[in-house]
Amino acid sequence: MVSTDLENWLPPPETHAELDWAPLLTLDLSRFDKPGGKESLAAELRDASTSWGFWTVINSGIPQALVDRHFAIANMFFNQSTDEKKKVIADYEGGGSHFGYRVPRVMEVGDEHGEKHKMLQNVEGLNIPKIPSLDQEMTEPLHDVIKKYRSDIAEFQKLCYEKVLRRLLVLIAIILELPEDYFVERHDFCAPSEDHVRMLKYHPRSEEEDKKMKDTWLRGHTDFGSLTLLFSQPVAALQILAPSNEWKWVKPVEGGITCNAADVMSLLTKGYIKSSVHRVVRPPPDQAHLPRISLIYFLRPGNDVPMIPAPSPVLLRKGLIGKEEVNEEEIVTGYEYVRARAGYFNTRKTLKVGQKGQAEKPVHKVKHLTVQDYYV
Ligand SMILES: O=C(O)CCC(=O)C(=O)O
Ligand SMILES: [Fe+2]
Repeated sequence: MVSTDLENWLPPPETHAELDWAPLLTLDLSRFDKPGGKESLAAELRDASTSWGFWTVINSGIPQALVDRHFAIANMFFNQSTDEKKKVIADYEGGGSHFGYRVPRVMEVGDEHGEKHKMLQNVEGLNIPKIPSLDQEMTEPLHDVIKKYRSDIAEFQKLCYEKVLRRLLVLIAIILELPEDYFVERHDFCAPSEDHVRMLKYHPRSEEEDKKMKDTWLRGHTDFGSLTLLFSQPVAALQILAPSNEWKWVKPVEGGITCNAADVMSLLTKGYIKSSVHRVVRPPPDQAHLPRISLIYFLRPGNDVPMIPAPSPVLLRKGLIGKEEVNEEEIVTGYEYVRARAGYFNTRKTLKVGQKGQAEKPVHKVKHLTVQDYYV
């Protein structure tokens, strides 16, 4: 059921700037169900997922009108008063829910002269939990406007899973010579997990302000879950740290989805599938005055899924896994891992942006697992 009283969201024009674009693979998912389609797509995805960790998907089968509605819902949500938005807040400090409004926080940057600049982030966010069934009572509180569009959001989430994520999980299993449903079973759409849709709105800043913050809108990081879908929109600002250690821009692809592998997928494959560092920076001059809305689906492992590497013949041949015994008491679950990682990342009082080429890599522990945070 599609609700109709939503103001249209008009995407701004694309940039004319010639930027150093990342040469990302384009994966045509309309081939998935054709004879030999999965196998040939998996062969294409192997290099992209193990070197860049980023690729683009086209022809997913998710209706563009439904995607556009979600940009419109995001726009409508962020246009509300701060009081309204703060009615449901993502709680990273306490043990509460990570879903709700993400209030901008203070960022701190040191310049070349050792001077520190503090500034409020120019991004606000909303995390909307997975809605696997409309019949089911939700345990998580929702903002009124989100409740209103709940059926659209549920339909969108299900399509993100069915049309894109489930297929990517099959392709990654094929790459690893595992049974095709190996990762699908560990990411059951109907089972409890920390999956969510995230909407972000970045507000343009003056050139001077941006300069103080080294043009950083969102510091370099890896995502915490398994796979991330970033629905393409025209304002260029997302950058990936390339295998060559250089920042490359992600080119918007009309109707496309930029996908990336995240930390859990890397953990389950002992680093074979790459969770790449990415960041958001001030857009090129012809777009720097525009607000930027992001629409993202974060796929996370089922809450009870053990965070242990997959018994893949590929990983075995590469010497990435051996025949090590697993100590049951030491096993970290998907929920424990993702919660610890997200909590740690989101409760920093300040977000430091390091000098060029100098990344800080703090490490923390979840039971026996060493978890690498990353910021640059
Ligand atoms: O806004 C974007 O394009 C990327 C946001 C992002 O990387 C994140 O929320 O993890
Ligand atoms: Fe991210």
